[in-house]
Amino acid sequence: MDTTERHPPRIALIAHDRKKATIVELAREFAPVLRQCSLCATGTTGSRIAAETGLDVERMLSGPLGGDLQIGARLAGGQVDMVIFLRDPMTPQPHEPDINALVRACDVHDVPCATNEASARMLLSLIATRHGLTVG
Ligand SMILES: O=C(CO)COP(=O)(O)O
Repeated sequence: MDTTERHPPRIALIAHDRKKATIVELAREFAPVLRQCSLCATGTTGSRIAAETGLDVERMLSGPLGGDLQIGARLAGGQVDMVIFLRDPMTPQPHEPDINALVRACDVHDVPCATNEASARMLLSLIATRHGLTVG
């Protein structure tokens, strides 16, 4: 994870529909941390986070239209340090190959990828600690 001083942590935020309320809640809770990060997101996730928390989020295409792939390409180019991807394990997604490609890219490039709320909390707490911030 490249969170050295050269640039703020670059975090991608993604959530499937049934996990969007959770990612918005996480973003709200960790807003003091995330405000110091460079954020990008798939389209609908980014819109919701920006609208409901006021965080500045760069929005890609919506996931089913290629947003996961755009984030994956950026990650493969070394421009994403961490991925929070709250997947819905109970609902088939039309763009499953894109989702697998993004998670695989995280493994190929050894980029931390939290795919559930508990692991997302751990990663965000780690970032908070590194920046000397308290959350809550
Ligand atoms: O489908 C997604 C990730 O696979 C998320 O896309 P949206 O944020 O555009 O809903």
